[in-house]
Amino acid sequence: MSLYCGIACRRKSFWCYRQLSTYVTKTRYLFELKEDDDACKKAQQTGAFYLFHNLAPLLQKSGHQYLAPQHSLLELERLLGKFGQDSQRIEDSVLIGCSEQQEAWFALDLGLNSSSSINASLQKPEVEKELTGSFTELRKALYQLNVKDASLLSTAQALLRWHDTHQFCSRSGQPTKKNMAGSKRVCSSNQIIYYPQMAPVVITLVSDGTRCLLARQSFFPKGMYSALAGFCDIGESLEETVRREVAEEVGLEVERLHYSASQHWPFPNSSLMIACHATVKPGQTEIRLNLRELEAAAWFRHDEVAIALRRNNPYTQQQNGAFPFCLPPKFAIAHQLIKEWVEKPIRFTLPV
Ligand SMILES: NC(=O)C1=CN([C@@H]2O[C@H](COP(=O)(O)OP(=O)(O)OC[C@H]3O[C@@H](n4cnc5c(N)ncnc54)[C@H](OP(=O)(O)O)[C@@H]3O)[C@@H](O)[C@H]2O)C=CC1
Ligand SMILES: [Mg+2]
Repeated sequence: MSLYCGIACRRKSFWCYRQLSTYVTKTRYLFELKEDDDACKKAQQTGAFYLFHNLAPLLQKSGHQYLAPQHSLLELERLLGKFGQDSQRIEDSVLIGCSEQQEAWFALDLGLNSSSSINASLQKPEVEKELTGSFTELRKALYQLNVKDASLLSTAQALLRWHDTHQFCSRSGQPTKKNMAGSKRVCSSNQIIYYPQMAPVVITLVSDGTRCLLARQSFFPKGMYSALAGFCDIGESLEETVRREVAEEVGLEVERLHYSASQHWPFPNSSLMIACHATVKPGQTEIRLNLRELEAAAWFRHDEVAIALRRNNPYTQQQNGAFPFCLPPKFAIAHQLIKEWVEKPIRFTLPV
């Protein structure tokens, strides 16, 4: 990492990158690509593209892992040409990041209807054959990707989905047009700007001092339990959402809470998961389950949770037909929250 000089000078519309840290340089470069359509188009020339089909990323299997292949602009133009498509479609791509060497990364969906090109979407099997990969549901593939690809593809899917569902202005009903990077859409008739949105969700690991409370919804893999999660209602603070969700779902009142970490989560739309630890009042631990929200909830001892964290093959049926108690996969913030509880005592700071 180079020295940070503290002088962020602007030359014309460009930042002077000399002597800034790699991170700052990268961040300023991405900022410029979002602001300047010409710079973004230029970045596509040397950039790398991740391909999707109806929001499923193109992946290649390598042993037990999935790899997300990148394609150059030239390869993409060749592919589109081969399937009788014009390269105008590339304007649907969205900027999702860049390397430390400032190679910009884009995502493009070949299956969704294009807003830039009149051509029909590309047929999945033909494209898969041509690219020697398969368009795989992200939810299924997420845990067999490395952390960098999982995070990049989650961002890409969320952004592609947002553009697909925000093609018209909710005020005028007229089409909206994306900027080159895909960081916003503008209504052609009234210039209203729409920015991609995330819904805030709190995820709380409730503890009574020695045990933690985990719950499951009916659609979870069999045997899997997780921390309590819930969308923030409009007007609520984080603390109010934690208090309401725990009361709604398991009928308990939390006493103190401690912020842990956050994570972007692309399913089912796009959420900002805000993870917290909380405690209940001593002696007030009787669960009153809300069956409209949860299938089951229970208190788990420290040693039970520690064993489940170490389990190598979760979600697999045992010989007696039962599914072992297991926890969300490593990439999910719920897993990190539970791991944190197992590994170190939590400092509780904020009264709710
Ligand atoms: N990354 C992680 O580790 C984890 C992530 N999660 C994520 O957290 C999210 C919330 O958890 P969940 O327990 O389901 O939430 P809630 O307990 O809030 O219940 C979900 C219900 O709330 C309603 N709802 C209210 N606001 C919204 C909104 N903005 N978007 C969608 N539905 C809303 C919906 O009801 P209706 O359908 O009746 O309208 C929905 O079915 C989920 O999307 C889940 O994927 C959960 C656990 C772990
Ligand atoms: Mg919930």
